[in-house]
Amino acid sequence: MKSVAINGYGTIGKRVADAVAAQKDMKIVGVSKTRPTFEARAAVNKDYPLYIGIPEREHLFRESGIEIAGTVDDMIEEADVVVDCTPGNLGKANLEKYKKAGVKAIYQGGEDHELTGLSFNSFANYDDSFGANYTRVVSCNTTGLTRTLSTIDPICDIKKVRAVMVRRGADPNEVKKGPINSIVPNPPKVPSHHGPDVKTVMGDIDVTTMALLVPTTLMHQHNLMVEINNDVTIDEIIDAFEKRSRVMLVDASEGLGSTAELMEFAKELGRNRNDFYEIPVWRESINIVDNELFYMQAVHQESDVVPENVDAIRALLEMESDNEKSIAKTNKAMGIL
Ligand SMILES: NC(=O)C1=CN([C@@H]2O[C@H](COP(=O)(O)OP(=O)(O)OC[C@H]3O[C@@H](n4cnc5c(N)ncnc54)[C@H](O)[C@@H]3O)[C@@H](O)[C@H]2O)C=CC1
Ligand SMILES: O=C(OP(=O)(O)O)[C@H](O)COP(=O)(O)O
Repeated sequence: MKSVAINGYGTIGKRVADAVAAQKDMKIVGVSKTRPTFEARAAVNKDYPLYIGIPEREHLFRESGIEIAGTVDDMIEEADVVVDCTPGNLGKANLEKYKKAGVKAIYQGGEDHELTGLSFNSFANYDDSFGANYTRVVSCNTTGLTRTLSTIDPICDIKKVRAVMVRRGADPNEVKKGPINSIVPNPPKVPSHHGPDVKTVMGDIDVTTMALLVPTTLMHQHNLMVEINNDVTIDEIIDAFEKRSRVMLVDASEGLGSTAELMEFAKELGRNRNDFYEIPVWRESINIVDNELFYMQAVHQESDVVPENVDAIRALLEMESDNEKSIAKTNKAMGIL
């Protein structure tokens, strides 16, 4: 049984904690918060030992009556691996801590690839992180692109990929973020970070991305154009998506023609927090015109990277050498078909 600590119990951290707790071969030894929020209280109610990220704030937790087990420095002493889910760009300072404590660590997509020199996707490059000390699960959008591109890659001789990504403006709880009434090229230059990021896990694939922010919080949405050198049929693409776990074909004709309806459908799946771990691909959108494959997909940004984090733990700690076996264990424990 391996010991896992979660540094940063926010949108991603609280989900990774629950996913880890659901596995048979790993357990949570601590989660960290910087403020005594409802999430801190929820962690204690779940019996996750709670540690504080900013020791000077200990009195705030005491005044709120929220029991703490110690500081983040104490927490990482207890762990075989830390999953760092702090906001982007804290990674460098945290890495010094992890190195000093001799503990392995997994970062999220808000950090640059250069921090670890290694990025992770369960399907595309699990082996690269096997036994490594530090890796980084690529961002939610990059995970979405990699999930579907790595599915079609074995049957398509891909010449180049172009993708336009419509990014949600903020997460549902981010009251201070926008846009509220605008469409924002984000970034207003090409490529966005997503294309280069796919290359960190899929090697020399030719992929270029553009991205914009829109006033919605539910999901991101992607539009992919994949030039291919060989003859592949639409049925073969559909068959590949149907066989791949963590990708789900959905039908607009069944009332799933928008991100709003997809998130309503997620409630029917009966998962923790109504999360949608799979990448839904609209079946009707799949088309091939003049050796160019087109498809549209969506990404539930709060949850798609969660199963990847669990697999990354098994890779770093050499708990399972076969990525498919880790994926199957993670999926089973999380209720992913
Ligand atoms: N929210 C999303 O849609 C996704 C986020 N990511 C990435 O995951 C990482 C975390 O993002 P979120 O969970 O959205 O952030 P968040 O803001 O929801 O949560 C971050 C957590 O870290 C804690 N924290 C802040 N400073 C800290 C410190 N010095 N020490 C310890 N804890 C500290 C905060 O209290 C909070 O609980 C980022 O790298 C982000 O880019 C990746 C995929 C999707
Ligand atoms: O990993 C994410 O997006 P990204 O793949 O566009 O970087 C998350 O949705 C967080 O993005 P944010 O930096 O807009 O909060």
